Amino acid sequence: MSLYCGIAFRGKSFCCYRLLSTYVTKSRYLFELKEDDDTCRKAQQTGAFYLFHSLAPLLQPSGHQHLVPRLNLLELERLLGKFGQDAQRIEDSVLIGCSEQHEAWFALDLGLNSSSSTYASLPKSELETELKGSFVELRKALFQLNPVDSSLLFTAQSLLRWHDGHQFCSRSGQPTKKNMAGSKRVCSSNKIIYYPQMAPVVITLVSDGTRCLLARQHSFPKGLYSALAGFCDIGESVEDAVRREVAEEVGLELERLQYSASQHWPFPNSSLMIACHATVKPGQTEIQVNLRELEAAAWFSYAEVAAALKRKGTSIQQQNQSFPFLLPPKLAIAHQLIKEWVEKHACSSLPN
Ligand SMILES: NC(=O)C1=CN([C@@H]2O[C@H](COP(=O)(O)OP(=O)(O)OC[C@H]3O[C@@H](n4cnc5c(N)ncnc54)[C@H](O)[C@@H]3O)[C@@H](O)[C@H]2O)C=CC1
Ligand SMILES: [Mg+2]
Repeated sequence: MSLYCGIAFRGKSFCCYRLLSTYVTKSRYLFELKEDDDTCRKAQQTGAFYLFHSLAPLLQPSGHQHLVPRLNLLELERLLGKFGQDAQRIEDSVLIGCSEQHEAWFALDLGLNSSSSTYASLPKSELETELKGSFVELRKALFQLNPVDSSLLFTAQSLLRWHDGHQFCSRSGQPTKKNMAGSKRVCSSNKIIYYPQMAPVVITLVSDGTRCLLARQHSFPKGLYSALAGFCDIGESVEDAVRREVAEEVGLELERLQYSASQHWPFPNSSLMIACHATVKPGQTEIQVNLRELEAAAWFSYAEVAAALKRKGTSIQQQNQSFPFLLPPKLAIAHQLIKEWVEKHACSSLPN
């Protein structure tokens, strides 16, 4: 889909007509849906709805994968009707994206009670029977979701959680009301606007040139090692946060820092993960683990990390290596950082 649009260059009075790309028209349409309640309400007529129950998405198992079912408006109205609720409840849904053909996608949680809505939580097992699926904890479904579905469900869960936790104004104590898209909430008494937020988190793969540093927290699944991560403090730049976190957690000083990529991560609350590669100062590689934050940290060789990357599954039970360990799932940006490091190392060790 594309459209022609007049664009004024640098305030000059002439217009230049050009074809807008599909991506641009989609972005503008999403902006419109967030800004205009009527447009958003209209988009629900032809939209698709992803269902959640107490923040767990509805999934249907299919072999080793999970499928993510969607309902259209009519199907959703019928479902609500069966459980004695009217279509008004659909106004609790939040906009999570749209297709290139401008089919809007929404998420609705049928297990959460909303202060602004009189609707009670619907019974989980009866819903599951009716919908021929299960509401699965998102963390548990991580390994069975494709990247597109997981990204959409991450957004949906984060937005639903944010609305659930921001039903009252922190200044007046009065209820807040969401707009149709769910891109903001407004206090009914003082008109303060609240927008969904993400906490910035830095995640760093530290290398000494030949090895990389991986660590585990007490809360990690057995055998799992990952890159160092930490929340940015107020007032810090990304560079400051990376240097501080590495010093705090493993007692090392960094020499070089390079940004790699970023990712939205919904667990346990919405974070913006900012991923970097870093190297330590030469000869300064002695780790001093901060046991209040980490259970263990160690240097791992290229061969060890490359072997761990090839390992499949989520359990180390069957492994018989001298130091078996697991790496984060493919969807996690930590996995991407580790993979990049292995690939770079493999290239640099090739004979000329
Ligand atoms: N997607 C990925 O690849 C990965 C994501 N992560 C995520 O990164 C996040 C941060 O990593 P940690 O090592 O736990 O952080 P951390 O090293 O900053 O330690 C967590 C502690 O920081 C404090 N803290 C400061 N600001 C906070 C905030 N806004 N929210 C919660 N706690 C705050 C709390 O005392 C908390 O116990 C985790 O939530 C984790 O889920 C971690 C590793 C990999
Ligand atoms: Mg940490």
